[in-house]
Amino acid sequence: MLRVGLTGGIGAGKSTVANRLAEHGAVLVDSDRIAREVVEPGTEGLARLVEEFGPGILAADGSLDRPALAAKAFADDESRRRLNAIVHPLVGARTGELMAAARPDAVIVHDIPLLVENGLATAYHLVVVVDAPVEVRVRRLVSARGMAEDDARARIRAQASTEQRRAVADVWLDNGGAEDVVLAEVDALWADRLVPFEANVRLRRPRPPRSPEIAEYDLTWPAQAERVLARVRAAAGELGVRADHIGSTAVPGLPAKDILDLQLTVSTLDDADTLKELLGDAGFPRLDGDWLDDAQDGGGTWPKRLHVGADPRRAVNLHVRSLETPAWRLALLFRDFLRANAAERDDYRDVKLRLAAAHAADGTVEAYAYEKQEWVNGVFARAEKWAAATGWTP
Ligand SMILES: CC(C)(COP(=O)(O)OP(=O)(O)OC[C@H]1O[C@@H](n2cnc3c(N)ncnc32)[C@H](O)[C@@H]1O)[C@@H](O)C(=O)NCCC(=O)NCCS
Ligand SMILES: Nc1ncnc2c1ncn2[C@@H]1O[C@H](COP(=O)(O)OP(=O)(O)OP(=O)(O)O)[C@@H](O)[C@H]1O
Repeated sequence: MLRVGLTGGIGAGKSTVANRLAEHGAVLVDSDRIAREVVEPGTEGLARLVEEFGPGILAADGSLDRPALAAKAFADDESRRRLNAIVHPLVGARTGELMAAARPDAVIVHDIPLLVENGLATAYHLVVVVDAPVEVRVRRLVSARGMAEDDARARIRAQASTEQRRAVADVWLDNGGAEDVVLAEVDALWADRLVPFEANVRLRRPRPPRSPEIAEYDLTWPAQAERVLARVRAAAGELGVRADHIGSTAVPGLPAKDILDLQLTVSTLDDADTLKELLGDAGFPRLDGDWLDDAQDGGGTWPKRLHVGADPRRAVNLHVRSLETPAWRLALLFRDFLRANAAERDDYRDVKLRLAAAHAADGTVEAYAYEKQEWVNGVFARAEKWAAATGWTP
């Protein structure tokens, strides 16, 4: 099962995108619809709204007078908070029921306007944001939906900003143009990403290996890592001591393979094993088997707790390590040493590029990794000196 959170400001085109995904076979869970169901006549939700806002919010037939409540809710923040406090828990409970009832191989698309406002990004394997410029949205709402312009603008003011949505977006769909354009992107998203992602999560299959090509440093890597880390922290719960972005993509200015290395810190390796299934469910299946231990002289082996992202479009290696082990500490030290010492970073860059070119012919990742490790071992001594001199702590 894959959980996709689909959000965007009012009128951006969520329903348009959601309907297309449903045509492909996604299971839709629609928050606006659920929000109507939980306040239908005879429900506890409607009774509580009347208690809170008075009988003036009821129409002559006893149903909720939506425009009357909207006028209160979007005119003042306090009224909206009181409304949300009643409706959102009811919507949340019903949403949970619907999700739990979906088939194990479902791609669930949750159309949820207030994903960002309610801080829910980490509940999904992937967050998709649909966006269009405010003026375009207002025009569509007024002309196609017959909404009053003041109402449209008041709701936009009551919602998250474009920047806040950008921070949680794994996929950004620009719906400022013709519908065909965004629908073509949705078709590709379904086929190339959501379908294989779902199968990878269900079958605990890591994403297929990618070529070890080195890419220029990407300024969006830290933000991408932060989004994935937030999911990892949420999945690990209390067993996670901390989670960090490590490896080459964590060093500004360093070219790297486009794979985010993340380190989840746990107190004990038993905790790491307890997390195996939780991380698998969250989209990070564990690779099984024994691995060479870089930190052991003579090359011992141990069951390395390495999880790999299941998203076919975002390569992630998630190392689960216990607190204060040599490998745990070195990962953080190496990153911070390279961040603080531009000359060392540039030296590392040269080594990487030279080795990549040398091995491009035979194309084996193993040989590349081995030779790079030689250099890395050499740099550790200098990093330790730096740590001692600066009082560095992980
Ligand atoms: C105020 C109400 C009665 C107005 O009903 P109306 O039929 O005019 O609008 P509808 O429910 O179809 O919502 C349309 C859009 O308004 C925006 N919106 C609705 N509620 C909110 C809110 N509390 N905060 C910000 N935006 C909101 C969303 O973009 C939504 O897609 C209704 O929106 C409501 O009960 N809102 C509270 C529940 C809620 O937060 N729903 C949103 C998703 S859970
Ligand atoms: N690319 C587009 N070009 C023109 N009109 C569009 C486009 N995308 C959506 N629309 C129209 O704009 C209106 C809003 O779109 P839609 O209902 O998909 O948005 P929404 O984000 O689901 O809105 P809400 O937040 O109210 O649920 C609809 O009338 C829709 O038909």
